[in-house]
Amino acid sequence: MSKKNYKLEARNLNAFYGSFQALKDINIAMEEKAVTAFIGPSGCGKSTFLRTLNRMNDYIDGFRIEGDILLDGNDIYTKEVRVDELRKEVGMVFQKPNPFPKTVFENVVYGLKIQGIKDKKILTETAETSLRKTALWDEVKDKLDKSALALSGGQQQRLCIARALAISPSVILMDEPTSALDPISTAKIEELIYELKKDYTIVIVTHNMQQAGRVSDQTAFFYMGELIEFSKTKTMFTSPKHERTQNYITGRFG
Ligand SMILES: Nc1ncnc2c1ncn2[C@@H]1O[C@H](COP(=O)(O)OP(=O)(O)OP(=O)(O)O)[C@@H](O)[C@H]1O
Repeated sequence: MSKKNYKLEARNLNAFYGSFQALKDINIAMEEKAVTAFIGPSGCGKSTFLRTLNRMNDYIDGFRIEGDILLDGNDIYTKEVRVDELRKEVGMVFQKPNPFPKTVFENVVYGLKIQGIKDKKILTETAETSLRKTALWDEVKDKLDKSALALSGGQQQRLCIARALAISPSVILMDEPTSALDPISTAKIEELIYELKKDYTIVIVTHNMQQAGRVSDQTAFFYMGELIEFSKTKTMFTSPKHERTQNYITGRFG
């Protein structure tokens, strides 16, 4: 039993694509209602690890893990766990905004409709609440029946976050959510992450050191499949313990 209740934990986690080992003995515990950033050079395993947290890698042929991932202390890889239920709890936002070719409204309520919810009042209320949470409501309230694809890239990404929030997750995984966005849209998403952590546990993969510094409470530095260092973001950026971390965050490689 851990002394503290962590939201997400990996214990002795190894991950493989066929015979290639992408993650090596990862041990980490992430706090609830905090932002954890994953940083590290390309190919070090950040996305692989992020995707193990809601079993997104299950789709990949030849992928397997050893060890445990715990959500609220419960192993998410046991037979009893229903992956669709898990993904309601652990939502995901991707690098490129990926709204469906449907209206703004239909995008936000998509997950609810999949669950069989048809009550118009519930759908309308959830759409508004979710869009308000992502500070998008005022921008789209008159465009709810217009195609989501007509929104700007930054609006589309906030719509995708609203879509994830509509099904009431407790964790949101974000895989480089701003890498396809301009600086103003990026700033809006960063502000949003700051707001959302009051209610949600957020894990974000980012290549942008300044972003990690701005938005996260804790940072994990990965290198060639290993977790080299995990600490409070301020500590990591001011006094990293390992030389590799120091070299990476100061831009000497990566
Ligand atoms: N579907 C896959 N099949 C085989 N190998 C893969 C697959 N996806 C990733 N890998 C390999 O696993 C390793 C980790 O990849 P991953 O995408 O997790 O790294 P990353 O740190 O997120 O990189 P980036 O910052 O470039 O997105 C890499 O060597 C990559 O080539």
